[in-house]
Amino acid sequence: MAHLKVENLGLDVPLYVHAERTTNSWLAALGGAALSSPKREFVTLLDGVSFEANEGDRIAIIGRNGAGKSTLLQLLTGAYQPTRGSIDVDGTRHALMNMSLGFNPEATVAENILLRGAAMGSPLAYAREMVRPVLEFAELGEKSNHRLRTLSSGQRMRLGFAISTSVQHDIMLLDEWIGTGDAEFIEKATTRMMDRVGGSKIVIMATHSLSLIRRTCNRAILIDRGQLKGRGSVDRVVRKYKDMMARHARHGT
Ligand SMILES: Nc1ncnc2c1ncn2[C@@H]1O[C@H](COP(=O)(O)OP(=O)(O)OP(=O)(O)O)[C@@H](O)[C@H]1O
Repeated sequence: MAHLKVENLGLDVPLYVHAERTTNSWLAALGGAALSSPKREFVTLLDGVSFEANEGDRIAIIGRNGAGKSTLLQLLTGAYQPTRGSIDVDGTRHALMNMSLGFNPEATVAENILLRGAAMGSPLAYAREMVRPVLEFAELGEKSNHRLRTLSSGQRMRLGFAISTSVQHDIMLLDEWIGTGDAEFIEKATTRMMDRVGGSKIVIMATHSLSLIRRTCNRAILIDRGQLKGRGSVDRVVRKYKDMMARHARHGT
């Protein structure tokens, strides 16, 4: 049974802040930028977040820009270690975020598929089997032996998407992903993504698309300034989010 439980999760990170420069001369400003040393402070990006996901759950993480949604997903993937609290996971998890990161520009397209396959934990024989279907999905068959750096940014995104979605996992963690490639590819990518969502036991997604959330999710959590502000049914949490946005608009915050 896939299961995920997050208790009292918190993350503080060091932040290097430069003193405000008071000079009006660009030369002095440049000198200041080169010579002044930044001060280290700690900022709390997330605090006291608790929730649970059971098999079948599709949970949306909702919140304004900078609320802490991606930070929470990064903690859930294990990319960041929490400062406080705990994450208990049963099941294999896979993150679909930053899909075009982690390529080696000097290696060929096919070699990059093998490298990413290995990085995703696939045995070499399985990674080899990934090459052809990934090339086909990304429509990059004729570029197989070209160096990755010769691909356009859209082609790189298509490749990243095709690799990242080539394996089905129990728990899928999804950050805002729409916008991969051109219109035709987006349609194909959406179909594959929905397949992956359907095949996952638990899905947790951060997105600003309320229509996607309504179509896909059964529950939601609301994050603001790194704190949990609501959780429950999609309708209830979306209403809370809209009320919060209206309040912020009224008070100009
Ligand atoms: N490594 C870091 N060091 C310092 N601050 C960070 C770091 N990573 C993120 N932040 C800050 O933490 C806050 C939350 O960022 P996060 O990316 O989680 O927001 P988000 O809810 O996903 O926003 P968006 O909807 O804009 O994608 C932001 O204010 C961001 O500037």
